[in-house]
Formats: sequence, C-alpha cells, structure tokens
Amino acid sequence: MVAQVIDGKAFAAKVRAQVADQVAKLKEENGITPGLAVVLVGEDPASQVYVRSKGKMTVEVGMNSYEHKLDADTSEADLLALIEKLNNDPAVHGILVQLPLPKHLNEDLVINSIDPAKDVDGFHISNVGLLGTGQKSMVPCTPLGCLMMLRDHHGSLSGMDAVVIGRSNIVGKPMAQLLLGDSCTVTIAHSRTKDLPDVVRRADIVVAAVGRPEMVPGDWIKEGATVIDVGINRIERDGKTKLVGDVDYASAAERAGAITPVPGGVGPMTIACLLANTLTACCRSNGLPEPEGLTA
Ligand SMILES: NC(=O)C1=CN([C@@H]2O[C@H](COP(=O)(O)OP(=O)(O)OC[C@H]3O[C@@H](n4cnc5c(N)ncnc54)[C@H](OP(=O)(O)O)[C@@H]3O)[C@@H](O)[C@H]2O)C=CC1
Ligand SMILES: Nc1nc(=O)c2c([nH]1)NC[C@@H]1CN(c3ccc(C(=O)N[C@@H](CCC(=O)O)C(=O)O)cc3)C=[N+]21
Repeated sequence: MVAQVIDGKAFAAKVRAQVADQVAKLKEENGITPGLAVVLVGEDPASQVYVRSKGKMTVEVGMNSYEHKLDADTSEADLLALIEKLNNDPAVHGILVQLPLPKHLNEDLVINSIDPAKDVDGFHISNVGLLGTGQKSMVPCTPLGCLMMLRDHHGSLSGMDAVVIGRSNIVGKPMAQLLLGDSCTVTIAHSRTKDLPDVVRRADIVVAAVGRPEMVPGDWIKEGATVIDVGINRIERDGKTKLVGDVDYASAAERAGAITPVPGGVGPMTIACLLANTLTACCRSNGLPEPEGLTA
C-alpha cells in the first residue's frame, strides 16, 4: 500500500482562514479584536523561531499579538508578575508561556498561575482535569491538531485501536484523552513499554510523540494504518541540517494507509489550533457563541 499524505500545511491554512473569517466578524459585529500574548524566557534559537512564526500568523488572521521576551535569568517573581498583569489585561484573551523554561523556574507553578480561561495551551491543571472528565476546556494545540486531521480523514474514530507513543503532559497524555473521548481503544506506550513493535503493530492509528529521529520503522506499522508523526527532530545528513519526525517516513509510507509528513504535518496544525483556541477563549470570555468546528 502506498500511503495517502495528510497535508497538515494545507489543512492548517484552511483552519487559519476560518479563524480569520470569524475574527473579521467579531471586529465588525462586536468591536472586539482577539489578542494573544506569548512569553519567551531566554534565547533558545528554536523557541525564537516558533515565537516569531506564531506572532506573524497571529497578525495574519487579524488578531493582536503581544510578545514578551525576558532574559534567561529572569526571576520567578518577575515572571509571575508579568502573568498576573496579562491575566488582568482585557485586551489579552490568550496567554502562552513557551516551554521548556530555564531550569531555575518552576514550570508547574508558572503554568498554573495563568488564568485557565486564557490558557490557550490547555496545560493548566483545571483544563487538564476538565479534559479528563469530558467537560468543556481549553484543549492542548498539538493533540487538537492531530485529532482534527484524524477526524477529517476517517469521519468517526469509534472503536479503532489507537497507540500513542509518548506520555508527556503536553502531547502524549492529552492526545490519549482526546482519542478516548472519540471512543478509540487507547494504549499509551513509553520508554518502559515491553515489546513496543508488537504494541504498535496492533494499531489502526499510531501517534508518535517521542523526540527520537525516525525511531518507528515501517515494519512496525500495520498495513493500512494511519500514522500521525508529532516528532520534530533536527539532524545532520549529507552535511546538511534536516528536519525529521519520530517515524521513518519512507518505509512507513509503504505500509500505512495515510501518514503526516515532517515538516508540513502536525507542526503547522499546532499553530493553527493555537489561533483557534485564542478565538474560542475570546468568544467565551465575551459570552458569545463559540466558533464551530474549531474546538474538540
Ligand atoms: N509538531 C509539534 O507541534 C510539536 C512537536 N513536538 C515534538 O514531539 C516530540 C515529543 O515531544 P514531548 O512530548 O514534549 O517530549 P518528552 O520528551 O516530554 O516526552 C517523550 C516521551 O517519549 C517517551 N520515550 C522516550 N524514549 C522512548 C522509547 N525508546 N520508546 C518509547 N517511548 C519513548 C518518553 O517516555 P518516558 O515517559 O518513559 O520517559 C516520554 O513519555 C519531540 O520531538 C518534540 O519536538 C512537541 C510539541 C509540539
Ligand atoms: N507552551 C508551549 N506550547 C507549544 O505548543 C510549544 C512549546 N511551548 N514549546 C515548543 C513546542 C514545539 N512546537 C511547535 C510548533 C510548531 C512547529 C512547526 O510549525 N513546525 C514546522 C517546521 C518549522 C521549522 O522548520 O522549524 C513543520 O513541522 O512543518 C513545530 C513545533 C510548539 N511547542
């Protein structure tokens, strides 16, 4: 079987266009412009690239973008004070603190100081609890983007066997919750999983979120399965830096029914979902109906 390529880049452009339409309507009918604040602590080059591209796309859909760049040695008190200010700023509907944070800052404490209603990453314990109990919440952007692509490809996911490789709070665990919410039979695999190849071979849906370049070879993939590759790994090959996923794309594409590429798969959907979440947060805080098709 030769896999159908799930074009995340094109899908993300469609989602952003929907967001832009709704933002234009909000401005016209209600005089409201959604605002997203992104906080970056330190100078990690990869993080700087993401933050720049988030800012650019935020403006492109007609929202206000507020970037806060803090020194790597910023104190926890100063960071918490900034978050408090953004929590109380009516022009800010979404707050994202870029992770990972420098080691001297307590990530849990910082995330849980964000107003849950403005937590567009969906990382606050309140949102995690709401998602886990099937209540309305802010849903983490990367898993939401993966879910949108899976629903678009399959229609219903009910009864499918899904394997999520990785159990991080930002990708693996919320991904598993969303798949369970759509009635998949879900297995979460991690570094202690016995016989990972065997576990993956049973899956109709494989979501790989590990951070190990091309660790999933094609012969682990069940014929016709759908493969969602979350991994973003920069490697050196033939003297050039290259971006690859957690799945060996060439061999997996020979067996899968459908597969997301890296780049151009999950990454662009993550940013599109961040904008969708900001719009959702803005609508909820103003008591307006939520945008359709942009929430989980
Ligand atoms: N496209 C996008 O928008 C995004 C992409 N990413 C990318 O996704 C990847 C994962 O990110 P993140 O979840 O933050 O990573 P983490 O490092 O937080 O988690 C990695 C997970 O993979 C598991 N793991 C590690 N080695 C193995 C192994 N040999 N076999 C099975 N499982 C293993 C770990 O298990 P254990 O818990 O046992 O240690 C852990 O649960 C990265 O490449 C990251 O860059 C992340 C966010 C957004
Ligand atoms: N609080 C927080 N929220 C996040 O959502 C968050 C974060 N911290 N820290 C880092 C990770 C990583 N992440 C990506 C987003 C987009 C691409 C993306 O658009 N990638 C492009 C390629 C970009 C390139 O060329 O480098 C693609 O896959 O096509 C990748 C990775 C969000 N993250």
